[in-house]
Amino acid sequence: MSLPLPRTSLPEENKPSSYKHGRLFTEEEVAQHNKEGDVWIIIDSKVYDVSKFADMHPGGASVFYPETVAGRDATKVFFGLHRHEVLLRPQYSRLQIGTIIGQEEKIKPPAPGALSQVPYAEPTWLVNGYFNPYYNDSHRRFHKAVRTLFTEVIQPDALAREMDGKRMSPEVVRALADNNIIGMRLGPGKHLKGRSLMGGVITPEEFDYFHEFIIDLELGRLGMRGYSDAFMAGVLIGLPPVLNFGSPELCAKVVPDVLNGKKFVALAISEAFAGSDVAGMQTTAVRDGDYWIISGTKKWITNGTFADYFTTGCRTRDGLTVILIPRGEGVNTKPLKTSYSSVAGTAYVTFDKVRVPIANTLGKVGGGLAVILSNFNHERWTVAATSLGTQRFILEECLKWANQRQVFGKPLASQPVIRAKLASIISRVEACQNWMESVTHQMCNMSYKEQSDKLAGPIALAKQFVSRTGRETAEDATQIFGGRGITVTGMGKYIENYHRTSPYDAILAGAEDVLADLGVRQAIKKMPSDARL
Ligand code: HEM
Repeated sequence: MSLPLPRTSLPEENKPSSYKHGRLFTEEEVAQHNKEGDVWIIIDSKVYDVSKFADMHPGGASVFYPETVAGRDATKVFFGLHRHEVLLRPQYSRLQIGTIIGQEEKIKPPAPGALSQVPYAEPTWLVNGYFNPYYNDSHRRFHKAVRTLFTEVIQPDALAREMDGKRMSPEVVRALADNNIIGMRLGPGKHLKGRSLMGGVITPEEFDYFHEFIIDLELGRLGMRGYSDAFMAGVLIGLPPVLNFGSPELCAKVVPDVLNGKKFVALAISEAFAGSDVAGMQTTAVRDGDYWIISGTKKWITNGTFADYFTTGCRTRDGLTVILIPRGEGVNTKPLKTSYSSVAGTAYVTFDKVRVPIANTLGKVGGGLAVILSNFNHERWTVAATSLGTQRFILEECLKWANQRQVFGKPLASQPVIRAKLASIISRVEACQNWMESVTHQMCNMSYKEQSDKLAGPIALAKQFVSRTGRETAEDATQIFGGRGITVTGMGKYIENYHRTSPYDAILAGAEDVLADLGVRQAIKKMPSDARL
């Protein structure tokens, strides 16, 4: 018989952890509850009464009754089959009735903002005892604040929305606006002036591309690809043309509402008629007094289903022109079913004789190509950084799984073929990290104009390299996880998501092959005329 705990007047949070779930048991006491209708198990020092739950258990009731499980310590078998988060869900944590006398839980969820202790799960600059020339104390403060917000507020929403495909929750939009993450996604610049960044842990003057890099990496680390595009990707690519090429009046009307999370923007360039070939687009804008009359269609428009403004590439009499089209009469959007979550709001957009003031023209009439191209480097660098964040997270998943999963009586990591795959993943992640940090350092030290001249090639090449390694890592990770890597829920859910969605990084912001070619063409263009072998 187990003895009830004496009543104590200590407040709940001050009680020793072993008291928190009611009762203390010996292993012998637990062992007596070992049959159908009366079955207890121990997981990591905690005692669970699964007598009634057994029939509702998604893995079936029978798994609880073998004599190696019923009334026994089932920690090892449990963690071979479930993610830790299962035990933390309220409906399951309720099954805990007590703890084993003299034992302490060993497997704890990371505290908000905490760094992972798994080797290679964090870039070197965040690991004790390692050195890195690029980051200073402002990056560390910033990282801590971003990681905390992401784990506490954003991750739960990312997991839920990736699954149900609904829009990002208003509370998250609020948090992004309050911390000025929406503005920081556009990079350093005057749009951040006077704004409080992450509750003031750094000043707008301190903010550089490495801070932005941190946001992208943490976003990628969520491992939810659809959600990372829901995460203001439309603003990231659709607002800079307004900021850089819109009139002061237009900026005053549009920018504050967008940065404050009240309005959303999408970049509307690609069409069913024209993808990478931006010059081939067929949406037309015809002048009628002080208005453009715009007709045409756009496809694959990220955040398009909920955008209030469309930064749109149009064919005009004088060539390509970019025009900001507010949602209104004649503008229609419908969701496109893509292979990632509809949380990203990917849309097919139709413009049917939409009247837009000439004042909404961004840049010069006929100067649209320059407007579109001006933002490509930043966009590509962002896609690569986010992909890198996910790749490192996938690496962490693989290391944990290979370490905890038992096969033929040994951890999976004892198989040389698995270790060889892990070696490839680690090498790719570290190579990408180092290249991306080097490019980011260049960006910090160059004007926007210099970046356009000197970094278009390197960024195109880095982006296509990172997206390629991502797909190789997705393949390796799927092999490591086996069937779980192709199952949407459970142990391998992040692997499945990444395996399904890593091609997005290879397509968005410039298709891989096109970018590889661009990088080399840029290099050939800069070859000295006297270069000879
Ligand atoms: C408090 C204890 C337990 C809870 C709350 C629990 C809960 C769950 C849940 C929610 C799933 C669905 C898959 C997922 O979301 O990961 C699941 C699957 C499963 N569970 Fe449990 N479980 C418990 C203990 C155990 C134990 C001790 C065993 C084995 C002896 C077991 C065997 C399985 C199996 C085989 C599956 C299917 C796994 C798969 O589809 O890959 N469970 N369990």
